[in-house]
Amino acid sequence: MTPTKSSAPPERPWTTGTAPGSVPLLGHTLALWRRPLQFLASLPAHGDLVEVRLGPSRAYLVCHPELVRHVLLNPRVFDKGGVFDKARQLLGNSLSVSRGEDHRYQRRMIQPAFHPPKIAAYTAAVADDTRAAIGSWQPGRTLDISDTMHALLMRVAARTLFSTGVGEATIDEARHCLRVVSHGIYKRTMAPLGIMEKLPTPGNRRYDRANARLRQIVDGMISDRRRSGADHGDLLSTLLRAEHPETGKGLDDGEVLDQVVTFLVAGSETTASTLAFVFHLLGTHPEVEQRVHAEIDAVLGDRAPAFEDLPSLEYTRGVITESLRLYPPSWMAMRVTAAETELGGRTIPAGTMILYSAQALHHHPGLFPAPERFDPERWLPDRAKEVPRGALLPFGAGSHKCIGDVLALTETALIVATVASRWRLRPVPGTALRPQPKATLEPGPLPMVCEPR
Ligand code: HEM
Repeated sequence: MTPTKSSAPPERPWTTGTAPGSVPLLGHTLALWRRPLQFLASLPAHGDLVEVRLGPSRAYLVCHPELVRHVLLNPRVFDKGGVFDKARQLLGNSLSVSRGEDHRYQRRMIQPAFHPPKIAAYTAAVADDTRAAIGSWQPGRTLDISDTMHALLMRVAARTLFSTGVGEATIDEARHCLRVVSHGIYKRTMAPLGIMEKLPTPGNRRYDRANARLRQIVDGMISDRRRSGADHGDLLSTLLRAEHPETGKGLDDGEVLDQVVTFLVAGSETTASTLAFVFHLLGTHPEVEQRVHAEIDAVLGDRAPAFEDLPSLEYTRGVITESLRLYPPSWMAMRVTAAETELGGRTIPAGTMILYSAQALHHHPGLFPAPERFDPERWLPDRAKEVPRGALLPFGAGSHKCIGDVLALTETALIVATVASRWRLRPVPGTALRPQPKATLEPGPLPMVCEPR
């Protein structure tokens, strides 16, 4: 069979290698399971394309930014199979797991909810919710910034994307259910055999209950909106009004529900974790924190931040980018080859798992000098020019690139500016950051003490 010609495979003398430490039968499965972040970050030292054994199967981690771009820009060859096939059974055929024509249609239909004027319109609610959240903080009080940001982001998603009138208690309940569901989806998609999740264990029953309750809450939001017939111009209205360009058919309630749950899973934990990492980094780097405060004070004075202020907060945005580099919430993703193809000078058979990892790229000393150093100045215009194309990849690339990237960056900058203009957050002494790679990279509990500025 001739290898499938995908668009312009980059040509140069690529280096390929095999990850060390394969053990009989399991290959590298244990290393990837037990210490995924360290394992992934160690692999670029072995080549631009590194073979990894997952039990009896061969997979490849793409370690060079140009090869990663090639994979992500050729979705017909490097398709969403493998874990995405399993996720489709849990999330329905929604945007993040659909493929081919179906994906193109969904993306066209949903994109308008993320156009810049929409994002600008969402920001008033983000600022309001943030002010309301920090309004109850007390000097000297300790709060878990991870948990606080998760609660805030769930409220923000409910108000902006779904303009829902459901009460605080229901939003909080939905947040708890979402955590259980998101962890459950991750475990179920990663489990090699698919047997454990079917047993009536307490964990599986908890997942089933949380999933049913989350869907019941979202179902209620959809019925309310259908009944009222109001167009809020948000994501929910976009979904309810969508029509297939050829068949004219809209989405039924089950399909809308799958999309809403997908957006909650994909959008709220990632952004909340980013914020928690940023506040931790600011709290542990007083010199950076001072520059952020100085910039925010100079741009805002006594005003509350608004969408229009964000372009002026250049250093603060550098802090956020640097946090996304060090702790990319989407730490690993995969594709499966739909046909035999060439990659990095190798012939790869159809059905091979191809991994790409922001964690591996972002910690590669050949791409980022002193990669473990928190250095927001990397992102000031002069130095940012030196970063190789495609080396920073927190939101992916190509047709599956994060649809919420601008929204996430806007929300993050606005929330950082709103909090930092009033409060300084000090890490409780002895707290160590231990990022936990799950469905997204999570910071774990981060107790911090509130000090008024
Ligand atoms: C800091 C926050 C975020 C990060 C780091 C992030 C990261 C990513 C990445 C890396 C992908 C591509 C995955 C792949 O290549 O397989 C992705 C896709 C996606 N993201 Fe995000 N995301 C964030 C926030 C959001 C938000 C706020 C939303 C929506 C409200 C969202 C919705 C989605 C969806 C629906 C997809 C699938 C897109 C498609 O396949 O067409 N994300 N995200």
